[in-house]
Amino acid sequence: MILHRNLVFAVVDTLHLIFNEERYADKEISLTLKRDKRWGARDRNFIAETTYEIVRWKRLYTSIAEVKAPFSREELFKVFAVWATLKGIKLPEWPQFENTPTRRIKGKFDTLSKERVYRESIPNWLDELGVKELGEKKWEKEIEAQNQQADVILRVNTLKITVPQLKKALEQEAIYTKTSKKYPSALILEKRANVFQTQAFKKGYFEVQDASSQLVAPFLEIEPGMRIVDTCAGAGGKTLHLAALSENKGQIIALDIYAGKLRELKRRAKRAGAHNVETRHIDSTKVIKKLHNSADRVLIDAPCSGLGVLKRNPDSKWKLTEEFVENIKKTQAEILELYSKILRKDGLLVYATCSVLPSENFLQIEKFLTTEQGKKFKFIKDQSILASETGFDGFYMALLKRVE
Ligand SMILES: C[S@@+](CC[C@H](N)C(=O)[O-])C[C@H]1O[C@@H](n2cnc3c(N)ncnc32)[C@H](O)[C@@H]1O
Repeated sequence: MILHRNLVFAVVDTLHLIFNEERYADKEISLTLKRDKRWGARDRNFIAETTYEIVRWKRLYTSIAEVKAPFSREELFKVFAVWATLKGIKLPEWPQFENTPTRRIKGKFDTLSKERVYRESIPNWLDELGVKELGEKKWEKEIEAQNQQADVILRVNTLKITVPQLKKALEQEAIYTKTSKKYPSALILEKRANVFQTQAFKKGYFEVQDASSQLVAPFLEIEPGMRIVDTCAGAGGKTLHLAALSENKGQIIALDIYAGKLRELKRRAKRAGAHNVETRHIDSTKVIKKLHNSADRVLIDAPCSGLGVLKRNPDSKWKLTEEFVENIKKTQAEILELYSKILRKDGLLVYATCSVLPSENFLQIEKFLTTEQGKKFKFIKDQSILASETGFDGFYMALLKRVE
């Protein structure tokens, strides 16, 4: 592989913003990619993948490079040199890479890799939390799996097209996918590609959605004609799936505390041809009260630590804090208490997170079931998904029935 100057500089500039200015990796990478129209697919791929990899292995690489935050550009070039050396990529003869200690890099890699916090490149507090929650053996496997690059997975929008039809349509755009029996609406890309540029995407034939996440909406046992409330809808990944399962019949009310996310949801629903979706911004408690005892199905896709989706968001290893995890658990308990009131008697509720921590998942449900409100519910079943067992995101979902 030959390293091109403008691409390497683009990576270093992007890392500078992510590491020093606390910017989000996905947003910064997509801004960088807009910088130069002459970059082709390979160039864009190099910038995106390399930046993500260096973010993912930040602790390991910066320790090998012996640099500390805030990082100067010179230091970020050293970190880049570590990445290239460990990948076996020849460094060009630029002043930035002069005196790169190749042997020392390899030696330090071998030594540091003996310790999990370096090998898996995670903060100490996160490692301690993972061990406490999952036990050492499970956590070790899980964090290793979550450090692998995520597959690109599509959810076929069955309101507009069937799985075999989309597979064929994508082949005509040189995108090759495989199906999976366990995930009936999914197409898994054989090779990464920018699917958002395809005609199929513009026509609303699919959404990008991880395979584990695709299991959540079907867990609600949707039938066409139902009244469904998606209480933490965000930009609507699961709302759109609910719309497809309801075959556009009945009503889906999508709620969130952020109006901007709901605006994006509306745009996506239009593209997907999901006509039965209505958004409501939670700007006061009245919005929830109005819906009490009214829904056949309620989805609580709760805000969480995101400790199931590190594959997709490697920078959250560095942004997440212990305090955030503690606080979000309180929010989850409050949300369960308040939003479960939206369900009518005999209706079904799903509580889901993209976390692998039992304290956000089953233990949260167990606690809820002992509260005054929770006593009106019966636990039906749950599913804990680990990235180490499936290769996809870590997720949790619990199905409850309102019996009183
Ligand atoms: C896991 S994300 C939802 C993802 C979304 N359901 C999807 O499939 O794309 C959690 C969402 O909960 C929202 N949220 C946070 N606190 C909330 C609250 N108190 N009430 C409702 N939504 C909340 C966040 O804005 C975020 O969009």
